[in-house]
Amino acid sequence: MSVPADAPILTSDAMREAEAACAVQGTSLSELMELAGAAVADTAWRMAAGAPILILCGPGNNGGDGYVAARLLATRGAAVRVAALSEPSTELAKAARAGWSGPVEAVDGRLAPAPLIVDALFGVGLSRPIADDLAAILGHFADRRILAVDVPSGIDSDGAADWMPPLRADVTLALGALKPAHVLLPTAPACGRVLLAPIGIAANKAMRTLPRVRETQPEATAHKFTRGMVLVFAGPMPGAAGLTAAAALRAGAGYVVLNGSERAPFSAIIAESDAKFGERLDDPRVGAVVIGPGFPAGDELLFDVEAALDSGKPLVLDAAAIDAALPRLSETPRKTILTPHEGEFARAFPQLYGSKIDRAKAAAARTQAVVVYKGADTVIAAPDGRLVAAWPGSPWLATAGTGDVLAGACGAMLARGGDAFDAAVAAVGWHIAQAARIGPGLVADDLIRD
Ligand SMILES: NC(=O)C1=CN([C@@H]2O[C@H](COP(=O)(O)OP(=O)(O)OC[C@H]3O[C@@H](n4cnc5c(N)ncnc54)[C@H](OP(=O)(O)O)[C@@H]3O)[C@@H](O)[C@H]2O)[C@H](O)CC1
Ligand SMILES: [K+]
Repeated sequence: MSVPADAPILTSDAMREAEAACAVQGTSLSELMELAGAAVADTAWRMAAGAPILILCGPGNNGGDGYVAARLLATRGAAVRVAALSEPSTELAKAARAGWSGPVEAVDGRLAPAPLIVDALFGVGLSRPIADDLAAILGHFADRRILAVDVPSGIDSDGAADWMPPLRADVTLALGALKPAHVLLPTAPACGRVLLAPIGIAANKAMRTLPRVRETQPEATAHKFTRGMVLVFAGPMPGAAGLTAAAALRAGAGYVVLNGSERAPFSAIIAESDAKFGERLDDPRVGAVVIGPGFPAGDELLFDVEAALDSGKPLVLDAAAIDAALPRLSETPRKTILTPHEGEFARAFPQLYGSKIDRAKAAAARTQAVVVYKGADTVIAAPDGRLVAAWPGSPWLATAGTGDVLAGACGAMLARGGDAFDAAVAAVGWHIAQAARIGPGLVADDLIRD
């Protein structure tokens, strides 16, 4: 499972707008379909490696892409067959169907499979789950290599409904842009390896996949305070805040203070068990404050969160600190990153609906904070509508303490100055890259060790 880095993600509505803009600029929809069909044909050609191909075509333009690909594959000499659910229903698909001169079989229980199945039944136009009888027929092809055109047929491309496709794809060829379903659970794993065919659409990149992580070297003139000073507030479970502080240091902060704890995992961390948090907040060198790791849910840290908010410092709020800060967050916009996991998000924003992307964007707009909505399909949303989806992340991160590490990395990136959204994206990228480096058997402590 993989997706291209830094690739645009568009909802079905945004996709139609992008198509319309193309038409205005002189590229007709039939030209777009020809480009889409050619990209499908190329990918199928490579996947089939000379073996026979069966293309399943639906009634709409997803099916149209399938007919175009069939024509181009036949011209290249591929052994290609076409089967259709019904007659095409759009003008574009009718024209594409007319260009295919071979036979069209029916999609029914008698349809013989082929080593490679191209799924061009439904794309972004699917409006309801696939009927059970069609799902049963498609189920017979599940052991073949599957290339899905745009999305595996049967999924809601916007990722709001959790319909699963009868055929899981080995490869999904996204057309023009990725769609939310390619990067959100539960559908993302059913897309297999996602490739992107640009087909000439000028896709807005406000929503995109995680960019490649770039190693940034400190400036030649750097000293510890210019690299950013992070203040971590330790709760009743100081081990968690210790991980946070160590992660801040490992992710590049020049100086880290762990307030409220006697012990820190690295001797370079200043652990202050007796110093007052409020006084430390007044330290002008503090570039970011992390609060929340190691606090159970409850009111216990309300007073300290209030003090952190009053300080006007850039903040990373995790776990219980999110609930404590919520009523005041949008009052005075400041650089703030919230890092809720699924349960914490549901507790803080129970009224939001739609896909995980929709909900993260709404939470960011409501709080005027950057929201890192954690999970295997982490999404990072900014109040201004920017969004990065971090699928597929690393499954090794599904273990205790990794959230505390991420909060520390967010603190380090935020303390450098600059944009809070960019800081959160860099922190998530760092977290995933560390996990990829360690791999099997990862425990959270490994993320902060050399
Ligand atoms: N993005 C681009 O620039 C291009 C994309 N292209 C391809 O076009 C599809 C989207 O095509 P569209 O025609 O809008 O929709 P679909 O082909 O996905 O499907 C619509 C038809 O399917 C019927 N439908 C919907 N749900 C079901 C269902 N559960 N069971 C049966 N039939 C269903 C729907 O009928 P209605 O009854 O809902 O009216 C339509 O007949 C995109 O994904 C790309 O593959 C083009 O190549 C151009 C460039
Ligand atoms: K499809």
